[in-house]
Amino acid sequence: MQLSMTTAAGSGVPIAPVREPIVEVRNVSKLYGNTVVALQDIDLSFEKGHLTSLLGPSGCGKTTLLKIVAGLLQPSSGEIRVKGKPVNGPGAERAFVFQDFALMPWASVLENAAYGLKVQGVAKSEREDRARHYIGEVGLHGFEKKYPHELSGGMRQRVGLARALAVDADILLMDEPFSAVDEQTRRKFQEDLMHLREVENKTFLFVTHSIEEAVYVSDRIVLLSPRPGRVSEIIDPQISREISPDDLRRDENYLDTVERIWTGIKKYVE
Ligand SMILES: Nc1ncnc2c1ncn2[C@@H]1O[C@H](COP(=O)(O)OP(=O)(O)OP(=O)(O)O)[C@@H](O)[C@H]1O
Repeated sequence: MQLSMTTAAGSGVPIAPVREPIVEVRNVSKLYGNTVVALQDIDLSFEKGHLTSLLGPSGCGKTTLLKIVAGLLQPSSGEIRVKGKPVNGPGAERAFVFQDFALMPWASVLENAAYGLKVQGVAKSEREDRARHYIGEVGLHGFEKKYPHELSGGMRQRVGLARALAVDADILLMDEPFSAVDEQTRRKFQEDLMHLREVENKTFLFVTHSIEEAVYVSDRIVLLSPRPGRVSEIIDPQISREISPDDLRRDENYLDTVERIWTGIKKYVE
């Protein structure tokens, strides 16, 4: 069923309305010092259970926006609402998956995955049970006793994701989660992520540099313009999840969407 359409500010691009916003970014601007305007007047809503990608040229403020939503950075003006309530710092309903995985090298996979629960004061046996469950969900069953240095980059990333899932946050904030792994691992992880979104009903906000990746995994793509970062376009790719990765590369709709986004970004990088 087609939803009634609205238009993204200034872009003339039709977008579907957000039905149940779990995160709202209201009129957010961010200055670093007195001169660097990283973000200006950002208004966005993120729908529960959806995966939204933030895409745009280097330095447009993607990470800044993600960290503001996480509560790791304060906006200079504007506010963030989570489930309708204003937030000023980190909260249990949001988990940030760091680009460098932020694993403790001296701790096992199990201890790393259970770390967030330990911080929350969850008893050892319960936190280990929950961590084991999510280690299995991210495909690392059997690796519980290994240490980070014994794992590949992709596997370490999965431990970071298991940690975020274990604390049962509704909202997962991921900063370029696939940047440090090879193409094959990346593809597999993208598929796993989409599967997790289905079964766990989590909301994902996701920073990426890859247009193809954004089109493949996202319900919605927010395109930011270069500094000062503003929302330049919002795109809802209508890509069938049933399609195999090989067919996807030839799918007309997929190729048109990639091209359209590239056209939007090209003017900033030329
Ligand atoms: N702590 C800081 N102090 C001053 N300027 C900063 C700081 N952090 C980021 N910036 C600047 O703010 C702008 C936005 O940075 P941010 O890292 O959010 O962009 P990005 O889109 O995530 O970049 P990239 O794609 O390269 O990772 C950039 O111009 C950056 O140089």
